[in-house]
Amino acid sequence: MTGNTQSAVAAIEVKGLYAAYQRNTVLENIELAFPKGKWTAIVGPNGAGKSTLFHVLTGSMKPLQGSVKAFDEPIVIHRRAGHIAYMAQREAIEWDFPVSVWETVMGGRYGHMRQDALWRRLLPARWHHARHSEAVRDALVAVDMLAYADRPIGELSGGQKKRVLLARALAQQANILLLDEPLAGVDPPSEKLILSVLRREREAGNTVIMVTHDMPGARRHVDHVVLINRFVRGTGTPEEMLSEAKLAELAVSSTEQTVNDRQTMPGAAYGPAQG
Ligand SMILES: Nc1ncnc2c1ncn2[C@@H]1O[C@H](COP(=O)(O)OP(=O)(O)OP(=O)(O)O)[C@@H](O)[C@H]1O
Repeated sequence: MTGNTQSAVAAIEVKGLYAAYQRNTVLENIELAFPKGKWTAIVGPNGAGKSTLFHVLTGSMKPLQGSVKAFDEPIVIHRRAGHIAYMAQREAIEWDFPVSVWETVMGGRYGHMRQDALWRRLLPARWHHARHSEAVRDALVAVDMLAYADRPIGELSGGQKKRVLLARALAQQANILLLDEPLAGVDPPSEKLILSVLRREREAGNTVIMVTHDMPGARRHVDHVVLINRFVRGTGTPEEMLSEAKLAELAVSSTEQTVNDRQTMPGAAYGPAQG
């Protein structure tokens, strides 16, 4: 873990960001710098705007106001170059769709395929450039799911679905991984495997940014923490941000939000530090 997490170059920098659904503003004046090559946890109660922040970062939602940069350039440049991979929550995928694990993970290559010669893109999948199949294979090996490559995605368990979503993000071979609750609802072996994959990504110099409700896991693994609930409520090391006092403040901010008809997170998820 790093002492001063702010000293690193920002992989993503957000300035003066506001985001809203119709007239309902859910993110206000967000100022954030996600350190390059570090592992950041975004923590906040249900409805805090964490997924909305990811929607803005991935370009699926236009902010009302504000700027977002990646590596000190407009983020759109890096999005188009495939440098930013996104793993959505499991619920965001249509699991009944009749596609295999392999085809789903190949979805992570579509951005890169745009750079291939047109004739390749027009031909059936077996004519695609070998580097796409290699990236898919490597990603499936990383999450220990190669044996399931031909399996329809509808036949997977919850933990296996998470692994496939992670593999799709890994197949993109991006510099920045945005992961929305990658550990939610997974069995302990899958959790261990996902954490080791994320550690490896960081060791390779990539930036990992994950939304999590798992405080003990965040304390143990990440370098940097962002507390969010409509506004940024704090940024710093896990020791500073995930202290009982800080989490109590965040819980109070979530109670304030409840008064404003917002859903809160179960208090247990903000339990005291362990160890
Ligand atoms: N498509 C939408 N239309 C209208 N309001 C939305 C939409 N998506 C989210 N919201 C609202 O925006 C607010 C922030 O939602 P968001 O999903 O970003 O929160 P979150 O922090 O990711 O929550 P959780 O931990 O429950 O996933 C919530 O009040 C939510 O009800």
